[in-house]
Amino acid sequence: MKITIFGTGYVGLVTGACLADVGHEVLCMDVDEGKIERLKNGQIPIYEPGLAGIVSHTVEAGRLSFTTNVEEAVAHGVLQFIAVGTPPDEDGSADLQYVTAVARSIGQFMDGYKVVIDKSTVPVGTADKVRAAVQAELDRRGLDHDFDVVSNPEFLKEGAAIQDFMKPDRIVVGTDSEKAAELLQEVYYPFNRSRDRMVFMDIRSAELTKYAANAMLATKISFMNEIANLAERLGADVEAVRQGIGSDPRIGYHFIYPGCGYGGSCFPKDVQALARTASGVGYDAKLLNAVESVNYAQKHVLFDKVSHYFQGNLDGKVVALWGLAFKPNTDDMREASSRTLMEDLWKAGAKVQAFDPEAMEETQRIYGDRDDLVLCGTKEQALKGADVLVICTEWKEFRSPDFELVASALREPVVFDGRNLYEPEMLDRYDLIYYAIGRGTNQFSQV
Ligand SMILES: NC(=O)c1ccc[n+]([C@@H]2O[C@H](COP(=O)([O-])OP(=O)(O)OC[C@H]3O[C@@H](n4cnc5c(N)ncnc54)[C@H](O)[C@@H]3O)[C@@H](O)[C@H]2O)c1
Ligand SMILES: O=c1ccn([C@@H]2O[C@H](COP(=O)(O)OP(=O)(O)O[C@H]3O[C@H](CO)[C@@H](O)[C@H](O)[C@H]3O)[C@@H](O)[C@H]2O)c(=O)[nH]1
Repeated sequence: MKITIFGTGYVGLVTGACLADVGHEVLCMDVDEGKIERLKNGQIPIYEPGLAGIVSHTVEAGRLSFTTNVEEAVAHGVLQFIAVGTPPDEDGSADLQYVTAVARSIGQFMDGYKVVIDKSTVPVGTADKVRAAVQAELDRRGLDHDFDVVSNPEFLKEGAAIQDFMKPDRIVVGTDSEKAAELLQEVYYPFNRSRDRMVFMDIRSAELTKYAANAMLATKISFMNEIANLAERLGADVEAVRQGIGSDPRIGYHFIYPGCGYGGSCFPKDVQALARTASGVGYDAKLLNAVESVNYAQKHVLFDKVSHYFQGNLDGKVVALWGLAFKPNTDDMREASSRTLMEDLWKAGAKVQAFDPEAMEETQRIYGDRDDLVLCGTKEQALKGADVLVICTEWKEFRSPDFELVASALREPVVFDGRNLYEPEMLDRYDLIYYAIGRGTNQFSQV
């Protein structure tokens, strides 16, 4: 089937590549000329495991192509996927300007039936706005083409995006059109063969389903972080508690890892946006607001621990930092906990020597050259001349470091672990002092 995708970010590019992989003819359109130029030259603008291979072989096979030409994009597919950004507005609500811009473009150039499919995460009621924007352009042109608007939210996780798209837990489709439903069933058939993963519903429920899923996951994390903070003050070990509660299938082991807060382009913005949606309809979403404020505080917890260790005097201290990306297997730094930590440290006069397996370029792009940030080529280099080590991201290569080297390279033998990667005895053997999250016998969680 001929498919157009607007937006070549994490969602647009992964969707385009995976749909082309199973045989569809996909044209991806983006307004960012530099990005399209790079894609045309075979360069992938983001780090996502497995993506480069699929893009290159589908481009070679002629099933995936890229353009900045809106008219060509609208003409190409009967299915028009919108996968552009919906960043937070000043008040935290979702900014829909990119979504409505695409809707207007579709109305401006469509020459027959189209299904406009919203894959971006958008507040309830957006499909009505998309429909109105398309219709307004058709009215302006004096045309009466038939079209449907569908909500088809995306649930992929960065770092595992290909796997998530190829083997989805569910494919949510919100539609009031049988014709659109049949077309979506056909598009997703290759991903739906082993069992029926498609969940059809009305459009508003589909839009809310996406926010509910992210808000539920963020709630689990903030809940565990709250338990971790309590455990520190009560002399309990949150890792034991995690295993103790996870074994109950009603709770489960997923998404109950405590840490230095959740980041990324989705949880922070979607929890906020849902809370703003709630207040827009006169409902005070107390739980959502609490999830957000627990996370805000949690992102400062590592700094508090380091500052407490140095008795509030961080001026001139050098902190080795392992992990910059908001999670492993991505170079994405959006809302990363490492950013809160670095900014807190800089304000206190400390210097950071950082290493991340993938996010160095992105860090350089965000912060530029500054005297208090040194980007190091390896995790070992980051330790040289540093006072202490802090870990923000649970990359695999940080799981079994050479502790002897860590102990000898640091001026003070202290490790602050924001992801609870180690068992305390492992570090004890090397006389390393270990501060983790929610594990320990004092309120600053020295294990
Ligand atoms: N990143 C994720 O893991 C993820 C997962 C599920 C859902 N989502 C949601 O999907 C949406 C897209 O997220 P993303 O992370 O892929 O965003 P992104 O910022 O990585 O990419 C968005 C792309 O859209 C392009 N764009 C903007 N206006 C355009 C227009 N008028 N026409 C064509 N292209 C245009 C931008 O240039 C950019 O390349 C958001 O609503 C997000 O919340 C993201
Ligand atoms: O037990 C856990 C699990 C995750 N995190 C943190 O939560 C954040 C988000 O992680 P994850 O959900 O794995 O990454 P995302 O790529 O942001 O994916 C989320 O956001 C996407 C965009 O909406 C959705 O599509 C996905 O289903 C949803 O998991 C990261 O900072 C993680 O470190 C924890 O602190 N503890």
